[in-house]
Amino acid sequence: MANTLYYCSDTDSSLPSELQHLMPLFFSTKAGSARNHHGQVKVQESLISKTNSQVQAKDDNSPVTVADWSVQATVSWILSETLGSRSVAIVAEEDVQTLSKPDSAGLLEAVVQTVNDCLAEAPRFGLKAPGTILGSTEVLEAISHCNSAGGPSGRFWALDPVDGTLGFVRGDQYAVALALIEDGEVVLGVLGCPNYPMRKEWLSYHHRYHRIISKLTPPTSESWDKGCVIYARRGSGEAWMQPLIQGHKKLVWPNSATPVRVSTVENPALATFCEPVEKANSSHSFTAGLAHSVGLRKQPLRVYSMVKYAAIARGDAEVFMKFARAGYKEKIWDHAAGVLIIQEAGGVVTDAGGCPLNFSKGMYLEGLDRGIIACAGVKLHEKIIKAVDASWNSSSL
Ligand SMILES: Nc1ncnc2c1ncn2[C@@H]1O[C@H](COP(=O)(O)OS(=O)(=O)O)[C@@H](OP(=O)(O)O)[C@H]1O
Ligand SMILES: [Mg+2]
Ligand SMILES: [Mg+2]
Ligand SMILES: [Mg+2]
Repeated sequence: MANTLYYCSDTDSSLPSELQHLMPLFFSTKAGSARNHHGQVKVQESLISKTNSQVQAKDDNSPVTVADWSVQATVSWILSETLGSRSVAIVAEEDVQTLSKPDSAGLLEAVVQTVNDCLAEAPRFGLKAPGTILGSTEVLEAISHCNSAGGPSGRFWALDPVDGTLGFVRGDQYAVALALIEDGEVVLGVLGCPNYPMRKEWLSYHHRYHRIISKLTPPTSESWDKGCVIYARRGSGEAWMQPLIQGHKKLVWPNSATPVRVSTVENPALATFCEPVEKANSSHSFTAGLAHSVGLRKQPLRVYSMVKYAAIARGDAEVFMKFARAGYKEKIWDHAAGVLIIQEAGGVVTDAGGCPLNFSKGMYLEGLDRGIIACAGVKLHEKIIKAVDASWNSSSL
């Protein structure tokens, strides 16, 4: 994650100056002493190689890991240190309930260790490391500081420390997502995608991704084979991508961020649509029907996490659709950063009724009409919105 805030150089006018100082944050979650591995990457590898004792189930049965809490603590600590804890409001996914239980001592210890390992790297990215090692109280405080309720006025951050936790524990795609929301509007979006492959064809290797990538690319490789940070500022009309910096390379300013742009493909027959991997998170049968009626001919690209938003912004896919089961309320941290990045990269994101997503109603996307549709261009978007209306009544959603 350490690599995510880094891409903004002094010459990058797309960010306010106070935020430029924060960019190294996303590049600085390198944990431990393992070379050539970022912190989350290291945690991901250790989770895959061990029994899953450090993967916990939440009340809704979704997974949470050392990485989710560690990233939340690290981002919260750095935002507070940099901007002042009293002026920083954060809405984030994780809480400290499980971690604070007496029988979670081992888990908490692992989180504290990971956070300290990450923060020790902060000076490499131009950020201040803690004067002394953080203890469990300070780490728990950093996590629980993320207690903003969001809402229509003022400024707050929306953080998903690990989006696609299921992908993360399966050695697959995941993202770290941070957005800044001002008076209900997303003004800054950052997506750290540590496993985003340099070659877009590899995006579809889900489940087998980890094995394939590690076979094809030796872990000591200093070249960019996977991982990027994508970011955008509202109104700039630009979105940027910075490859993750591998290994202990000296960091160079200005950085090597390059602009990304959505695909120009307008013909549905040539377009790729992506959707969640899990049927439980989005109806695959409804989107299959939609795809057929719109003329999308390619197999769906099923990818974990907000990497789907990154894929649209980079032009690696043209459509993203998510139709959760009735009654599920989408959370703002699952979408804010990705929506802004696609819009600034030239794309369109709305609910299935064609309305913009509303980030001003607290932690949920209240009033969302049926589902989310993100497209590279208006023509594809219009076709899909029309097709949703035509198919909806005959669906059982
Ligand atoms: N039932 C249900 N329906 C819809 N969405 C749900 C549901 N349960 C969880 N979530 C949220 O989905 C986030 C993961 O979305 P993905 O698009 O990555 O889904 S998938 O893992 O590819 O299937 C996931 O984000 P993370 O928890 O950060 O991984 C959840 O916030
Ligand atoms: Mg999420
Ligand atoms: Mg998450
Ligand atoms: Mg989760």
